[in-house]
Amino acid sequence: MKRTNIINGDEYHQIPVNEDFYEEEEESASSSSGHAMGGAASPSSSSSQSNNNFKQHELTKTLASQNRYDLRLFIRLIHIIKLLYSSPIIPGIMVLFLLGLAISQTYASSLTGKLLANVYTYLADGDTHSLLRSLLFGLFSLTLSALLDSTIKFTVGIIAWRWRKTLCLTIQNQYFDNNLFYRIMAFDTRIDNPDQRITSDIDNFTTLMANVLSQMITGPLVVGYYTFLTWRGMGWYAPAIIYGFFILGYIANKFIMSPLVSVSYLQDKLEGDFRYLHLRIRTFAESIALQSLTRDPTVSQTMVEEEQAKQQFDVLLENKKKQICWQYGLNTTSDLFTYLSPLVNYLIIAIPLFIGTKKTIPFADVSVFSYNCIMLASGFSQYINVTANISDLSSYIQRISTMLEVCNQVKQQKYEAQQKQENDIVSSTEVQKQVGELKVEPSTLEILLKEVSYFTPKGESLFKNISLLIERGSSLLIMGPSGSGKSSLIRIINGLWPFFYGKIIKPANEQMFFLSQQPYLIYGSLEEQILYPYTIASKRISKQQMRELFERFDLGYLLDRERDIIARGDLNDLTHNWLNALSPGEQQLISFLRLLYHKPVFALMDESTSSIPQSMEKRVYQACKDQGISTISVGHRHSLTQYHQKLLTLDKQHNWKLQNIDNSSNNNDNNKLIETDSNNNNNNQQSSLI
Ligand SMILES: Nc1ncnc2c1ncn2[C@@H]1O[C@H](COP(=O)(O)OP(=O)(O)OP(=O)(O)O)[C@@H](O)[C@H]1O
Repeated sequence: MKRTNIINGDEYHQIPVNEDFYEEEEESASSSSGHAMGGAASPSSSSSQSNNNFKQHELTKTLASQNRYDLRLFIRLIHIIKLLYSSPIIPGIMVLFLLGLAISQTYASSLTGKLLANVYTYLADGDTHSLLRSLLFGLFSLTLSALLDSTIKFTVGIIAWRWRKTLCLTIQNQYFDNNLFYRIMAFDTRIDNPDQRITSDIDNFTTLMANVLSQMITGPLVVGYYTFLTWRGMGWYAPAIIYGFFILGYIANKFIMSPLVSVSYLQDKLEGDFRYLHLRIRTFAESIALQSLTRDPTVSQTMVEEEQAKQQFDVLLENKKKQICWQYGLNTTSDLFTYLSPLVNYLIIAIPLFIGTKKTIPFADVSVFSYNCIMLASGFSQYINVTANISDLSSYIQRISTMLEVCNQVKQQKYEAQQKQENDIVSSTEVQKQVGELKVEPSTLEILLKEVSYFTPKGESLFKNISLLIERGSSLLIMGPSGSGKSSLIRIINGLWPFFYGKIIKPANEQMFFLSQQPYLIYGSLEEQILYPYTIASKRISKQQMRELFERFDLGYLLDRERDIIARGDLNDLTHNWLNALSPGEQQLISFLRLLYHKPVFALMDESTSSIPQSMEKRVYQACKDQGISTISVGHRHSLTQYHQKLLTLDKQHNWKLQNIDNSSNNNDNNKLIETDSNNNNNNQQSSLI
């Protein structure tokens, strides 16, 4: 965290912001297409994301220089391996098992070498009896090799499965801990497409890594064993030449690997961005289709989304082309060394003839020597293949490591901020003024804001010195023009945004409930919608209770619909599509039923009645009142004033005004407003009273 000046010349001149925010702003703009939320999905942020998606040419250079085949990559790999072996017994046993299989396979393959030598000799001698015996022996050794080979592949699959489980759960645990996913998506700019990292990147990484591990285990065994055999059969020069040949191959590959790692890393990111663009089209299919209907058919222009998809796909294809070219270079060097190795082998076998130490080499020796050389070369080829895999692997290592690192850092930042708050509060009342303190007091049944000044995540000041007390049984309406900061205040109160100074005291979390304009419906039955954020594993609602609840807002027909779905056995509809199958008004009413079921002391509602008619709005607020739920509402409708006792008005000039609403008149238009408190920016008057 660094502290950045955001307002000149007053006491709020510093606010903690993400250190990398400004430095990475340009990059983040392009890379943040995966940040679905962008501060509770602000429309402005999403449009800037899409515009910036196409600046990826410049981004290529930045990312290419950041992600290379170097020591940092190696350190990151070690860190991931430590995680994979955090509970080492089972994975350790599996690696030992793999080692045992690799030793057995090396031994079985050496039997095949002997078999070949014998078969050549018996064929030359015409010894059919011995030949038959050798063939039977071959049947045994080759079957054993085949079985060992498939068992190795099976073990590799299981190791990959276990690693995926460990890594995915580790990241997911952090990601869901304390709403970290929100902080990463809303305020942090370093992680593009976190969903892709958790789902496909981890899967690809663990599968590839397990294969590399198997090659790394079998490679040294084969190399060690056949080094010994070639040395014994032909002398020191034979393994030395093969070693030199493959070291040359490794160096050639290394030169191509480094740029390929960067290109592959970028490719994964671009694939994620492209997929995200299509995901947005899926999510907003109806709005996009409706907008496209309004276009003038005489103006020939492709759809904006199509145009964006094309542009993004162009960038992706261009990088893919680069990746294919570098891959071609890498494959060429790998294949050259693999294909040339038999020639090198025969050259090695023929060296005694060239230097005159031998006149002939017996046929059986040739077959044994060449088999041993080929096996030694194949041991090295495994390393060369590993280097080819490492380019893909490195890209996944970078993506998974950044995810782990950012999760840790964001978590740590929160922890440090908390620590700092505690220390500051104890050490100095002066500092206390400059640090936001969000205190959950389980014993309290009121929400208190004391001289709260708050900001956007970008550090823009919204309002200063707001003081408020909302007691149990009272209610507050927050009004003001769009973008003035109403929702932001709700985010500050519920703790999603830490960008404030002053003091907020609120009751325990279970006493507070939040309703947004776009309700969140989970995959699940209607009962599960109501129980959310609890599950049916912890609570159940009887059928009669459900009926009574739904009838409160005339929604009983939804229960009938669900019954029909169950009767049809169409479980798929039941489990996943309530969000698409309900109108926005129905969705908002369901979230109110959820609220009534949970009966918190306070309900924070952000335009949560915007899609329901005023007559129903009245019933909803009456139901809250009957249940003793105090409402803090954000809204634009004047009709809302009649359901609240206090009105906080915010304006674009950052002035705020707190008024009591006198609802004694029956006529809603005649509600009197009595000002109790305000902050006018022009005279910078500060609130004095709660
Ligand atoms: N994640 C974010 N990062 C930076 N700025 C943001 C973010 N979210 C909101 N803002 C900005 O903060 C300001 C206040 O936004 P807020 O959502 O609180 O407005 P609002 O009064 O609730 O508007 P509306 O009535 O349209 O919902 C706006 O200028 C908005 O652009």
